[in-house]
Amino acid sequence: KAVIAMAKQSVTLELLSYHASATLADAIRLSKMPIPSAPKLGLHDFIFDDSELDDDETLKACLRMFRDLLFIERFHIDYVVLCRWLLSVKKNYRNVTYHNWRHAFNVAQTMFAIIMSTQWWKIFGEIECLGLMIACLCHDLDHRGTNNSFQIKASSPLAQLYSTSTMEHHHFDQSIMILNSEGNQILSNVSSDEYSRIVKVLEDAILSTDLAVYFRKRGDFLHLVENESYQWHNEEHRKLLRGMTMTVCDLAAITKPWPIEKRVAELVTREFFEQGDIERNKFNITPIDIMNREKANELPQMQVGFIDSICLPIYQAFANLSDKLEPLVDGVKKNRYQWMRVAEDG
Ligand SMILES: CCCOc1ccc(S(=O)(=O)N2CCN(C)CC2)cc1-c1nc(CC)cc(=O)[nH]1
Ligand SMILES: [Zn+2]
Repeated sequence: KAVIAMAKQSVTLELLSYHASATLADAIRLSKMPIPSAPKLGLHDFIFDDSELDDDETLKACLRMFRDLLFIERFHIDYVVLCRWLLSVKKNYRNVTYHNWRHAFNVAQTMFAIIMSTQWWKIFGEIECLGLMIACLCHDLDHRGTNNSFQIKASSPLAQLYSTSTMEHHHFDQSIMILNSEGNQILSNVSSDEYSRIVKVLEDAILSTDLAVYFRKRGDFLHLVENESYQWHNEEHRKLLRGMTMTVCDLAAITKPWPIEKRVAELVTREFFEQGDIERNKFNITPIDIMNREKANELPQMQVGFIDSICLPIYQAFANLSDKLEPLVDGVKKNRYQWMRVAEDG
């Protein structure tokens, strides 16, 4: 009986990954395209704006980041397999308002810009850099545009699988499913030791994007930075820095020039309200303020609260860690001023 159950399970996984995967034809088409340089694509800039790139160009940008981080040689990644993996990751983001492929792509670009400008690739090393870049691209895979508490309220299958960090566990699951799919195995040429180290970094990094985890870990990190008592050869300190860097990249829209932040905040708002509408109409409950359309006028003030309580402390700490990251906290402060103006004008 157990054997039959296992056979069924593996067939299901095969079917799942068959549909999840992009086609070989699309991968070959992408693999033949010329790839612009990082400066040409603006990939080193913290003010990077993806809206000027079409979907193919976002994939070329990912190929450029993997090339410039020297991942292809170091991990013997087959180039067509890398193209197919990128196409599959993009395919497994849903067409939701905010938590879509573009968000994941922007998070990965911010990680690239941070690692390169600070030279923190020297702290993390290649294994952890690869784990972080895969994590950024995969961290919101198959997001439904609803948050963890919604899964519980809807008693969605995901909530039955994972009671804490529900969505983040699902994003990690999806990441592994794609990494193990036929023709998508970008880690097929690394040793089993390196594979498990990369996957461990990947899991920690994706789970760190749950704001509840960020809140729990942030105090320890801020003390290390304040007392300058961090030791980057210490695995625990590096793990803390990796998780905090994931949050810094995940929320990086708050650091962008006002027109970009304004546009992204509009998408975040729309997705929140879409969830609120479902909660009100399907579950007959009053959504929390940020998801309640009837409280739209309070959002600018809420955004100021978001900046003060969640964003400024971590971006300030990062600017203290490396002066190359000053532009991030400067961007947050400029947007705080803009959100205050919107809040006053009403
Ligand atoms: C822009 C529409 C309003 O957006 C917000 C409103 C309130 C708060 S909050 O800090 O009070 N808080 C966060 C923790 N939740 C559990 C409870 C509510 C955060 C945001 C917000 N979140 C993100 C991350 C997705 C991005 C972004 O730009 N803004
Ligand atoms: Zn995210």
